[in-house]
Amino acid sequence: MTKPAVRVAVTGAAGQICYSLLFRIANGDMYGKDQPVILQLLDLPQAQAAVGGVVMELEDCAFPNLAGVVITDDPKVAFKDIDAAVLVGARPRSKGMERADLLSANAEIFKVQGKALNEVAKRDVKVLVVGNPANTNAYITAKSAPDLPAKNITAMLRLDHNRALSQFAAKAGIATADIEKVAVWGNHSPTMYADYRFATANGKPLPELINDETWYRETLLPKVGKRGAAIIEARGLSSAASAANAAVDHMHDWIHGTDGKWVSMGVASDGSYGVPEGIVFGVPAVCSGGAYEVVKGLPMDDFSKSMFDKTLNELLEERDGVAALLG
Ligand SMILES: NC(=O)C1=CN([C@@H]2O[C@H](COP(=O)(O)OP(=O)(O)OC[C@H]3O[C@@H](n4cnc5c(N)ncnc54)[C@H](O)[C@@H]3O)[C@@H](O)[C@H]2O)C=CC1
Ligand SMILES: O=C([O-])CC(=O)C(=O)O
Repeated sequence: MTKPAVRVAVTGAAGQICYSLLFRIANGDMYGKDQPVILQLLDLPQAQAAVGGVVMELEDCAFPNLAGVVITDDPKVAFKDIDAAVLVGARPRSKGMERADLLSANAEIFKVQGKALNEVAKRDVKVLVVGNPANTNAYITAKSAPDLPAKNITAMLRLDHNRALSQFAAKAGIATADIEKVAVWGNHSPTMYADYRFATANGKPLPELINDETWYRETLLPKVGKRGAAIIEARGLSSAASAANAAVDHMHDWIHGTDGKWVSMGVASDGSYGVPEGIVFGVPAVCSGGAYEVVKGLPMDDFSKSMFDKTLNELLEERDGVAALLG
């Protein structure tokens, strides 16, 4: 028997990330091949015709599990009764900008959308914020949706996680699937901290396998931190297909579980690791039964503490920068 359809809202539907993301969701990569999905697509009034074109292409794929599509410029229509939302719609940065420079341009969007989620989404909706600066936009969304559990509003650190996995695998001459227990802490920004201290590859400690701490500190960390800027430099546009892929990975794992494996997610802090409650911070997490658990009690050494504090301080500054908007 066919399952009842789930409703997934996606914002920024006419944009470049969605040109990949919508097709992945409709193909079953997020919820599974046996799960019908209704897409509820939000974009600005001036982008409605372009969304219509994307929907024509979705139709032309004849996806067996695409059970319906809603197109709207009204967040309350897009978020009505949804099971999940991927909030992509926001301005991307261009060459020379940092993601935090987008705060003033994008913060208001997430206040409005948080309020709409609060009013009309299912109470157990799973929300992933992709639009930059993703952590602080997720913080704004959660603060604007006080009736929804803050733990259900997350930010995307998975692209950083996947970028780190690829670089570690290439350096060690192994497959990404061989690696477990990488953690990306903090902000989706150049300050993020891709921590390999606990990582293993086929049961062996990854730092021992790589055996090059200088490479880790001086090449890997800046490379992953500045990867978004390198892509903008090369493509003239920010990453899109890899961002869509990371969004699918994040939601897929949250919905279906990770079999005990660690993934990195930006989640509202419960105060662990000394991160003030509510700050949306990248942490290692394990998912099962449609929920995630933060991996707790990991020790910090001097280097990791300094990396951790740097990215936390940046997020505290971003939080202070949006206090007036939320006040
Ligand atoms: N968290 C992450 O790892 C990543 C985040 N991003 C961010 O994702 C965002 C989207 O990137 P792209 O798709 O490349 O941008 P894009 O400019 O191609 O598309 C953005 C879309 O959002 C729409 N939009 C703007 N305001 C909106 C609103 N209030 N409601 C609904 N839709 C709205 C625009 O009309 C446009 O169609 C950017 O902020 C970008 O920086 C990009 C890559 C990775
Ligand atoms: O760098 C950007 O502006 C887009 C992004 O977040 C990424 O590629 O990580």
